[in-house]
Amino acid sequence: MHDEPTNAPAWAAPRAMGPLNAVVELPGSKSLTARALVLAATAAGPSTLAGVLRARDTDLMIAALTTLGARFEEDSSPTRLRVTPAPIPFPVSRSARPTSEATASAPARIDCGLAGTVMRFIAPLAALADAPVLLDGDKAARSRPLRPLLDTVSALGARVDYLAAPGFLPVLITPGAPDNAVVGAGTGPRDLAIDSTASSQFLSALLLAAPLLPGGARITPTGHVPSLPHAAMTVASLRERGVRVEEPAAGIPEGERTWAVAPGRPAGARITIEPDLSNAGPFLAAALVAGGSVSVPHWPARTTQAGDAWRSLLPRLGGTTRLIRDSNGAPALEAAGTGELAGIDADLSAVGELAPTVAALAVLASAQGRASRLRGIAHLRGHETDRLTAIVAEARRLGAPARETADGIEVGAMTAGARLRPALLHSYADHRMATFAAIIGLVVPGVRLDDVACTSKTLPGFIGLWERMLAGAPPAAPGREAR
Ligand SMILES: O=C(O)C1=C[C@@H](OP(=O)(O)O)[C@@H](O)[C@H](O)C1
Ligand SMILES: C=C(OP(=O)(O)O)C(=O)O
Repeated sequence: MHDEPTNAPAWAAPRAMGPLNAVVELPGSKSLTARALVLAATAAGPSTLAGVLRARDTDLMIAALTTLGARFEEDSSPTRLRVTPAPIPFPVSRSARPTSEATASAPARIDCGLAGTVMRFIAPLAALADAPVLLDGDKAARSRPLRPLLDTVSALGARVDYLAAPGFLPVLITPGAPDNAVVGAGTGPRDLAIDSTASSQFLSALLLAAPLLPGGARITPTGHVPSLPHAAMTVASLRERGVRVEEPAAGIPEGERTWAVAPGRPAGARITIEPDLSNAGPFLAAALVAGGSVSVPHWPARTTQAGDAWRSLLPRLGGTTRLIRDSNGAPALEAAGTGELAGIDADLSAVGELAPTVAALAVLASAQGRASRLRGIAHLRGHETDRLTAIVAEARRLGAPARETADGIEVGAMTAGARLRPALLHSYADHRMATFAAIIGLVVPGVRLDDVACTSKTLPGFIGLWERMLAGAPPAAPGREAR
């Protein structure tokens, strides 16, 4: 269940040999796929999902939901799935049960890997199972925050036993007795208060489970919710499947905002998942760093994805962006640049998962004499790794004057004539720290990365896509079928 560091040789990040002119077609959004899988698995009827991301995080989600009793079948391609929902209570006593007598009382086990979406979205669902569920994950997953969510899971009537450190994986969730259980309890909506300051995924997890509670739920985060577009994405995904959700009215202060979800299983649906706009970031950023242009087809006209913010962020970093029609007539986002970068002062609270890519551009801007400040991202300390510490450590390894602040990082301007130096960078098992290194390696000679394989968390085809972008070859279409 625990990934150990690989012994694979370091990856030499390829240099850009000149301005780029590339079209990069990306597979489906991790976040939209996670929601689509959960909602299909808990729906009232079957669903068909197209454009599904097949990566470590989403395959772990499929495995987790299979343990809960849903069925996933590939339909002509790995990215098209037919989903048969699970009965509720989730029949984990029948699925994934041990066969030997010695382990006959062992709980069903769910491997969360390093996926925040799996550990958070599955935890409240485990309270709706017919038997105990043990959640565990990678070593690094064992320090990702979970406690506020699991306190709410116990408030729902389940028993929560921490098997190592309190508040962290591994954890055993034992659903309440039928007369006290989530499934059979009360008729009115459950009032659930939760401290969501560490992750928006706590709120999203409760929103996804809420329609399965007999009276629905009213969920009130007690503080700031970072990555708010991700909560909006969850609400939009629920509504798309007929679930009634009331969002807090504009102007209500943080801590008093309530999301109300009506009871009733989501409808089965045919869904096509948008490409992953967060993963588009490093490719679009490459155009700013190497010069030239990179475009990402199938950019949605309207979306709840945090990555849509590239349209406004990249111009602040020295590039340009525009929505175009590509040669196939598909809408695309094109980013262009000259290699000249601007420093940025930005509050990235709403789009924290974009921060490592912004930070890579900030490090390169530092070598051009420009300083940057990224704010509002204290919650990145609980991501795949402590990203603030990781970014600062790797920036300094390259020779850039970076430091952590209470809620972000600052990268000072390097003195005129100073250059970033060759370095073996560390990924910390974090896919976005791996792409941080790849971006910098486009123009800094001798950048190597200890573990590029961790990009498989959300983009297993990363190396091929990156190399094809640099070669200017026509795009491969990993996981995007005709739409
Ligand atoms: O719900 C989601 O799909 C996500 C929410 C965000 O988490 P945080 O709120 O923990 O930043 C984001 O950073 C993560 O990559 C995906
Ligand atoms: C924070 C991230 O992932 P997770 O869904 O594991 O929280 C991320 O992908 O940047």
